Amino acid sequence: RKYHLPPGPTGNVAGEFTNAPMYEIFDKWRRKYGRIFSFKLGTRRVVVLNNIKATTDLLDKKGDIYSSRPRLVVAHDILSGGKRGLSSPYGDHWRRWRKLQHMGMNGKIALSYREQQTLESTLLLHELLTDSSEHQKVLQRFVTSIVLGIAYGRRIDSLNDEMVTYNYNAVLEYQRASTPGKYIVETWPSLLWLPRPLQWFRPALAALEKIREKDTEVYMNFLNGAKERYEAGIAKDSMATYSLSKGGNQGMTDVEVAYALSAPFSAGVDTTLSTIGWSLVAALSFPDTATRIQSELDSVVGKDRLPTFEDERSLPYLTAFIKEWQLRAPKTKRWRPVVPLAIPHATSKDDVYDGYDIPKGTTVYGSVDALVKDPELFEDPETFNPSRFLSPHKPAGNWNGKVEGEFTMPFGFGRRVCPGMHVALQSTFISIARILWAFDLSPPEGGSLPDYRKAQSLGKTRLPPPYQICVRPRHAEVERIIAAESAEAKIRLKEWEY
Ligand code: HEM
Repeated sequence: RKYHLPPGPTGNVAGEFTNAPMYEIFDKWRRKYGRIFSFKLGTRRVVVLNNIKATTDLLDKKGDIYSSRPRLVVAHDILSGGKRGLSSPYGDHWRRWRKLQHMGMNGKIALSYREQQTLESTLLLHELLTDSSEHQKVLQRFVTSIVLGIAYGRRIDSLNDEMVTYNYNAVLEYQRASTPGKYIVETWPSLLWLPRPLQWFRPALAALEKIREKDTEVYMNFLNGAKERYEAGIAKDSMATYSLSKGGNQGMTDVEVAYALSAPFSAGVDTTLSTIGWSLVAALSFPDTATRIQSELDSVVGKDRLPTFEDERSLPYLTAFIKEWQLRAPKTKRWRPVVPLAIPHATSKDDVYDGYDIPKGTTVYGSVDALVKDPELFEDPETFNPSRFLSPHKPAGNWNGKVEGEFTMPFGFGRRVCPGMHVALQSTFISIARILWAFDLSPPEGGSLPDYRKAQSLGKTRLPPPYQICVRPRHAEVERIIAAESAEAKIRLKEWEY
């Protein structure tokens, strides 16, 4: 059948993606083809949505059609035995997995993680004060300890902990296995129907099957560790304890649950780390911005205590800045949503939109990068203007739709929207509020400001450019308060240690 597809580049475009990040190529095509374009990548059809209307019409309102994922033969089917929900097709397995993610991280449950986030952020200040040249590791430990707390009710003291090193390695293997063009069966999955002895590509896949066996064993150990604590009645609430409560496993097998508990780490570490990192880069580069936030903090919080979550409502500038920082860079005309193209969806049925065919099995990107520049959503999108978030965000232009929850687009779309959104925003708020309350930030002596053009890509995440940071306590009380509070935090955090 001949389809009438959205316009777009034709021919073999795969080569384009070897020289520049995908979001830059998409941006070039967006300027040429507009709000919706399509192209072919090998045997796959790809459609890219570039404005709020198209993403809402399709990814949100037609969630029954647009909530699957493109098939990942090697990383998902073979390396993960089909068990990672992030890349699961729309269907029963994903639904059960997603219920558990929601149960463990929804807006209400997220409030229960504030205690650990608060305590860990106190240690974060202490560690920064001790050695700010290690800020990258310090932030990474903070973010990692929180996602492991959410998944298993267990904190970590060091990045050398096996729970960290193993999970990082698993994420890397998954990313390697998803590298386009690396495995022939990715392009031609039907080769897997050949009798085994004829599958000349098998040895490479057998190595991945070995890794899968090891992953399963290690993830089961992590689940069993949480189970022992749960049965002894000493577990902190976490996704693991919810899964162990009556009916909490949603009918999944233990191995499926064990894989589900690995999702917060895989999806939550680099993304949150990068969001906090970008905020620090912005504070370093635009000290006047930081100063304005600091005066708000001083008038709301004062000087004798650290900011807490209870202050959030009284800190409209800070919260607006955090939102705007996720999207735009001041003065540089650069944009930086941390997951610029979200994670691609796929259609599970044929559809028609605005006269264009979108066949079943099409990969569909909602481009966060393009939405940030969408004049129907943001008035004057090129200007860094936190004030746009000071009152509930009203979309600009003639766009009459509703932007749910005011600000979710950096977290993706529809039924697949990031389930970790609430905990991620909490980690970002408490760390930035406390860092800016406690310290003036500057590059170290002789060091230079970060170069915005050097954003780095890691998988689907856009990391800030490398930066160095020097922290200076803002007043005489800072060191005393951090010392006293971190001594207490260390004791209270023992409840998460095992
Ligand atoms: C600022 C930090 C974060 C950003 C910007 C972010 C962004 C995203 C995006 C864009 C998606 C894809 C949504 C889609 O398919 O349309 C996603 C999915 C996901 N995120 Fe996040 N995320 C963040 C933090 C977290 C955290 C902290 C967790 C867990 C603790 C998490 C867990 C997940 C999971 C499990 C999915 C897969 C959902 C599914 O396929 O159904 N994320 N995230």
